[in-house]
Amino acid sequence: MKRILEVKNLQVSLPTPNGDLRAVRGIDLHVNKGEMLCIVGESGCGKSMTSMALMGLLPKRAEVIAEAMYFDGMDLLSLSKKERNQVRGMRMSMIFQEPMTSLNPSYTLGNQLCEGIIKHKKVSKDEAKKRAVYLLERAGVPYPEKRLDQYPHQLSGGLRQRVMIAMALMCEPDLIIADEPTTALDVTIQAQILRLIRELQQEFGTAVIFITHDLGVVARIADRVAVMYAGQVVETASAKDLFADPQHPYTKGLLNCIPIPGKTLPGSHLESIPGVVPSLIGELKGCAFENRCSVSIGECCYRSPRLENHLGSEAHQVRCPIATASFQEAV
Ligand SMILES: Nc1ncnc2c1ncn2[C@@H]1O[C@H](COP(=O)(O)OP(=O)(O)OP(=O)(O)O)[C@@H](O)[C@H]1O
Repeated sequence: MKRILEVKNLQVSLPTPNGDLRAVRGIDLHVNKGEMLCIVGESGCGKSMTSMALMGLLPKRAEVIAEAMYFDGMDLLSLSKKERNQVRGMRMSMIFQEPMTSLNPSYTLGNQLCEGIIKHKKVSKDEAKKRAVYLLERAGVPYPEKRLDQYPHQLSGGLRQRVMIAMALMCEPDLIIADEPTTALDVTIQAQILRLIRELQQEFGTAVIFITHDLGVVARIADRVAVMYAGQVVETASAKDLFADPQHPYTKGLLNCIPIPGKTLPGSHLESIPGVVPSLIGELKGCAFENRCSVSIGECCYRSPRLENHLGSEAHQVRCPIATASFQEAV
């Protein structure tokens, strides 16, 4: 399958008064054309920093290093600022958690929807409006033509997120990064927006990196999953394999935190993972999950595990030698 994005050893650090905060610590990721990759992990594990680095949207004080960052064969690291802006405007787009932070309250929705496509694709105002109306309709916004003259505050949160989805699709991007796009919405609207993103992703063949802390969401929409912990990917697999055969103790812990239809009895308590994510300032010695892990052994304190193929398959990788070893013993 052709890859739209390929990232090797991505690292992001930010200076803080207490030292450098190493938010992303050597991530390898790829996204195939048209697929939905979910990045999942607890708050603070570096999901947003990863997405902002991929979009080239981190503040100047952040240091971003990578061995490779290819987008459709193009080396993003070697692009000028102008070229990077063009790629971001035309071929990659982003949907944020809270649409009000990315919509400008003083411009009409029509202006904001059409601005990018007029600038980057040089289409006429009328064509841009036509596409905006079409996409608003596809995104389930009622009275799409009327919306063009409205301002963001005139819409509900759910409708604003639908507008953001339409906006993300305006330039027919190859990749959309959606960072917790449903977290700020109530549960019924969340389900509708998830379904919408999945439908449009499949209809338009757009690759999506969907960032979430919720494995329940992952189960509904992902083709592949990367589980992040403390700035690293600890397990990556197809959604089917990850749910059927999770390997990393952290993934297993996350799975125990969600109700599974048919397995979780009504009234029973869901588990939680004890402890907290370690501080990301400076070096982390050994396995970052060691202090919360129920299967750790002495050497986990000082040996940093690598992401290894599970059962020889590149499609399922795990950063835990114990998980792999215990499996080998079992067979
Ligand atoms: N502007 C900033 N300055 C300093 N540290 C930051 C900044 N933004 C995030 N961080 C820190 O970087 C680390 C990674 O944060 P990030 O937002 O990427 O995590 P996340 O997994 O997306 O969490 P969440 O789900 O809560 O958004 C955290 O320790 C966070 O406190």
